[in-house]
Amino acid sequence: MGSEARDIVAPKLETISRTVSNSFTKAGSFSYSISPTSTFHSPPSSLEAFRQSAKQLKPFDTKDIKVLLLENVNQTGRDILKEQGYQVEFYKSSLPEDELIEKIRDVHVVGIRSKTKLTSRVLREAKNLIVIGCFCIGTNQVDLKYAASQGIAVFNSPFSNSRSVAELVIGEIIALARQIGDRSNEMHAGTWNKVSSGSWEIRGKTLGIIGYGHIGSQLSVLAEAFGMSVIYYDVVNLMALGTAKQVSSLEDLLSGADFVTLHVPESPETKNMIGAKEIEQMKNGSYLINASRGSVVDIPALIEGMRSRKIAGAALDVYPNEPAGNGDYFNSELNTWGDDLRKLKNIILTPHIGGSTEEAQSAIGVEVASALVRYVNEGATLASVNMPEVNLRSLTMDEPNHVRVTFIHRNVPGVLRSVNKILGDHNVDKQMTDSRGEVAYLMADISDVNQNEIKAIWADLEGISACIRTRVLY
Ligand SMILES: NC(=O)C1=CN([C@@H]2O[C@H](COP(=O)(O)OP(=O)(O)OC[C@H]3O[C@@H](n4cnc5c(N)ncnc54)[C@H](O)[C@@H]3O)[C@@H](O)[C@H]2O)C=CC1
Ligand SMILES: O=C(O)C(=O)COP(=O)(O)O
Repeated sequence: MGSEARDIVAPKLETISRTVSNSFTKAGSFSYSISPTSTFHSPPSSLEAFRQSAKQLKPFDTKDIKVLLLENVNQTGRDILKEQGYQVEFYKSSLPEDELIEKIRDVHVVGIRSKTKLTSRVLREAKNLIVIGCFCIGTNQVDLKYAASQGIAVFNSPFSNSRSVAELVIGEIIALARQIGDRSNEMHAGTWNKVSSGSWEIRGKTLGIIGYGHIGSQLSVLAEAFGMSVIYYDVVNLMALGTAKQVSSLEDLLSGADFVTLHVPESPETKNMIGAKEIEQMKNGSYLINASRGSVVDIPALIEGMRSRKIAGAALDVYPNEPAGNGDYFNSELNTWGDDLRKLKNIILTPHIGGSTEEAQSAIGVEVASALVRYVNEGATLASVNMPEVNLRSLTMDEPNHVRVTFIHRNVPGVLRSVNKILGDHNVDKQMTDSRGEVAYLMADISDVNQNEIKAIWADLEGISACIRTRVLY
């Protein structure tokens, strides 16, 4: 390899974990054009000039990466992103859609929690966006398929807040069984009301868990420790923890449980999963808890069930329409039943705090921000919820003369042949490719390439008709 190639990759030595920041020149494709003075955009006339410009212009500078963080993403996550040198814009609440569209147009990375809806309408405007971080478990708020079709990877935190939700539900089971909310409200209003009627121990009662995933199974263990029997219903057969038993139908669960708790994702199948019919199937005097998603319970049906005393108590942490931020009024015109709900006895209403503990938020911040950095800087899609999982080990200081090419493309025949024709003229040290549905992802580390060759590789890859997005890292 000639000295030119060595020198061209020299900035990598200092910034081995950095990436070139990029911007779109045409829909769905990437090019070296971030900074008008970028070395690759406007090559310096001599090697010495390149050395100088590389020093001054830092073509691989992560400071060009723009990040938009909404919904009060934890400090841990903010710190990790800032430490990379990224420009981080942070908001405590979510944004109205029009404002979101304005903001998202410009950024490469967006971080949200459960509230912000990243629909195809919003994402269509996000021309520079390469990755979304859901700093939570649920990803129902993002159009995952559309994002993948645009080459936008999505990451979440699959279990960092599961324990927090499970503990909240345990607390609610006891609080409902003992009517703690009502007694406390009465005391706050100055009334002493010492009663045992309608108050129960939870020992010996049956907990029915709908959705035996990370949260449901964690809850199962905690409930058994309190002396409860556990039954669960799930669409897949899952190994029971402790002495819990899986039942074969939702009706079997509803008719057999004293406490019913929901831990399913939002999906077309779970919409209004608990309505008037299901409430009718529940035991008389049983309790309902929903800390999953607001769409899962038909709230007017629940109100009716509680008024008729069929349901002795309920706890809701999630609602069909949740306010954008703290201090906002809960009863919007969309939640027309809000007043009726608040007037009921023995109902605990919490503002979507299931995952809101110091431990969970801190862990989620680290987990998701790290995944974002790995993707932006190294192209790794491990644990992405919408892209094929592709990962090559990080380049080391022993491999300074490499460039990493990432190529997201439509999963159609013949693409690999075209890619390898382009890369085949070079020394491909490592390569990995995988597909997921209609989208495929290829990553390759190439050694001993000079600046002009990199530009040519990039242009040729973009010329492949199935190309969704190409990036060149390091
Ligand atoms: N209130 C809060 O702050 C939080 C709420 N959540 C919500 O809880 C949900 C569950 O979380 P995890 O347990 O981590 O998810 P998970 O994916 O580990 O488990 C979900 C389980 O539900 C099952 N399931 C899916 N559709 C079903 C259906 N139609 N009927 C029965 N079972 C079905 C799945 O097979 C799976 O076992 C999340 O999707 C999220 O919406 C999660 C964290 C915090
Ligand atoms: O993790 C989830 O899916 C949650 O529902 C928690 O959402 P949040 O981060 O509190 O907006």
